[in-house]
Amino acid sequence: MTHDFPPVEGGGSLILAWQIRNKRVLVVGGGEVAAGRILNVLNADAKVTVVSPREGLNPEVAYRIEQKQVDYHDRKFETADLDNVDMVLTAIDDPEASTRIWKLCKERKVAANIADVPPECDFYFGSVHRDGPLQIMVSTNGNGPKLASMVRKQIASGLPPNIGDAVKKVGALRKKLRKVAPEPEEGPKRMQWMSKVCEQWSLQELTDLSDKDMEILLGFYAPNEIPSSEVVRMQSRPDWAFDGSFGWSV
Ligand SMILES: C[C@@]1(CC(=O)O)C2=NC(=C\c3[nH]c(c(CCC(=O)O)c3CC(=O)O)Cc3[nH]c(c(CC(=O)O)c3CCC(=O)O)/C=C3\N/C(=C\2)[C@@H](CCC(=O)O)[C@]3(C)CC(=O)O)/[C@H]1CCC(=O)O
Ligand SMILES: NC(=O)c1ccc[n+]([C@@H]2O[C@H](COP(=O)([O-])OP(=O)(O)OC[C@H]3O[C@@H](n4cnc5c(N)ncnc54)[C@H](O)[C@@H]3O)[C@@H](O)[C@H]2O)c1
Repeated sequence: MTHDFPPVEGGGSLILAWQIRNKRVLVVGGGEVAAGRILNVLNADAKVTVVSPREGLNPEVAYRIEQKQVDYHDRKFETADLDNVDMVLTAIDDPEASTRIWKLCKERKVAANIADVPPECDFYFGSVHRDGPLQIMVSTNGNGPKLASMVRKQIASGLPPNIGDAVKKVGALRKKLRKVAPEPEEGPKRMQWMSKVCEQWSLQELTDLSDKDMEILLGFYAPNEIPSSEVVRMQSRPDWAFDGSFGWSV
């Protein structure tokens, strides 16, 4: 039987957006690598505990402790540190301790990343570009971390400068749309209308959406129409200087 389903291409990672907000992450170690890990999980709103002797602390880690951005224990790792944690990240210069912590994590079924020991990682970090709600992660699956960083920079340099703001506005519009049309049976219409707005409006037009513009735009949801941004602005800002180029697109 012939078909054109995508072929399976094993050997990759499952790239997900882990919702670690308000969950507890244990970071063992306080060097440069730990500093990067800490920032990654703080950016995802996790609650972070750092365990590391004070004398080995990197200035950035010391700063986060001093600012109370993380909880801190001035000592080496102890088994009880694993109580009630959702994720463990180690970045220590002691391979034996690393492997011991990894084994304890596996006994307890806690997800862990052991820096420097890829086989002892439930997940790898990747090179991440961030612009507001937009995150782009590049992984080379352990082949070349430096290359991951270079690819990430190249991708970022080709992005429109306002893409993060456009994503933010679309997020706000989708939230309002769900209030206008909350019923589950509206799902297909809601999704189709939202997709068309994203396709037919430019990133700049999306970025420029005000709350009032969104209200007017949402008025076109019931009749299932996609007005041009000029039409919306004419209604929401009557004093707006119109350049004469408006039109309808449905
Ligand atoms: C992406 C990034 C994210 C982050 O760490 O946040 C990250 N490493 C970064 C940088 C980096 N790391 C290293 C160098 C030196 C140059 C080089 O080796 O290339 C540079 C370059 C630099 O510092 O610029 C050394 C290194 N890394 C690993 C080992 C162990 C090994 O390979 O055995 C060794 C020692 C090798 C040795 O001893 O020779 C292992 C891992 N590093 C990963 C992620 C995971 C795979 C990601 C992937 O394959 O895509 C994985 C498997 C596990 C993990 O760490 O989760 C971050 C870039 C952030 C950014 O700048 O955007
Ligand atoms: N992305 C990566 O995977 C990557 C990149 C570069 C380096 N590394 C490796 O990651 C590890 C950490 O790198 P670094 O530059 O941050 O090292 P570092 O030497 O600057 O820091 C190690 C830290 O671990 C602390 N520490 C040591 N034993 C401890 C224990 N038992 N409990 C708690 N804290 C302990 C030290 O006090 C220090 O703060 C090294 O093994 C390094 O080779 C990994």
